[in-house]
Amino acid sequence: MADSVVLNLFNENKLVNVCAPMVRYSKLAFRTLTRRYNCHLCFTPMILADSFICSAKARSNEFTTNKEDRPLIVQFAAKDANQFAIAAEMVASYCDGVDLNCGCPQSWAMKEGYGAHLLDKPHLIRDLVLQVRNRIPGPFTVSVKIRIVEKFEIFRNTIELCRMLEKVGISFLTVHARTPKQRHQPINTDALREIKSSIQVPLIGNGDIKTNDGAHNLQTYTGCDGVMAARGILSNPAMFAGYATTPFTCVEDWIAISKQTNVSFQCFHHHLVFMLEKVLPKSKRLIF
Ligand SMILES: Cc1cc2nc3c(=O)[nH]c(=O)nc-3n(C[C@H](O)[C@H](O)[C@H](O)COP(=O)(O)O)c2cc1C
Repeated sequence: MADSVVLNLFNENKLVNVCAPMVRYSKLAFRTLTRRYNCHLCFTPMILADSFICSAKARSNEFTTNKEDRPLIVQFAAKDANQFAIAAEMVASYCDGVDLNCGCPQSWAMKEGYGAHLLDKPHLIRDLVLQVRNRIPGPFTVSVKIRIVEKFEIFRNTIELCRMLEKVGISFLTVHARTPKQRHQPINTDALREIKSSIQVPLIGNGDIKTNDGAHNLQTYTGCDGVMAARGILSNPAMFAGYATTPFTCVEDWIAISKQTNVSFQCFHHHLVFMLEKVLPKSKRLIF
């Protein structure tokens, strides 16, 4: 069996830099930009597995890629094992793995049984992972992104879940170190540390990483194998290359990539607003 490009990243890099799944934002053009600035692995935005398999329109709206867009993980929201596996089979030749979203705390997702709602149904997460693993062999990866389980015994419950996921064959695990109810509280680095020492598969830590130094500090404390950034990389897509704020070359790159990949004006502008957040003075930002 060929080696997994994704798992090789963890062998080849002391710390794997990851662009988070971000609805509306972690699309092809933005992934292309972050890869130029030392981002090793990119996730697509979360895609609803059921609409993806039923609708050609959903597929063309939600998933665009090209040959250079690798290594790539496609993230799905799913609650039915067969649908998750079919969606995974449909994207398998265009990416390196699929990820199951078990962390989205938004009310629509919780109501519909997606995202963090699954944290209360570990047996269902198990079935979802197993179905993909049984139908698509390695080196294709199957991974899960969770938040910390919200129970009285936070550590015991989260660690039991992580161990179960490892047993059923996940390739790596991402943990956003907050519970589903937490929004702006500091991340729970002790939980990350405890998880890391309890599992063998690579662990990607997530939450509040805004700089390369922040990423390395998190690794030093927790021992995590990768770091995932969402808001930090939106406001500075060059953060993993060591820049404290968005450098001018990165803005130029964004303009050129947007032209080449037919980005909508709204998406083009949104990203510029994020990137220039800390670069432009407030008066200019308001005009912009
Ligand atoms: C605009 C935006 C969109 C997001 N979309 C997703 C998503 O599609 N899937 C997911 O698992 N998490 C999503 N998240 C959560 C992030 O991946 C990440 O877990 C969270 O923002 C914490 O990381 P940060 O502190 O680096 O922002 C999103 C976050 C933001 C800000």
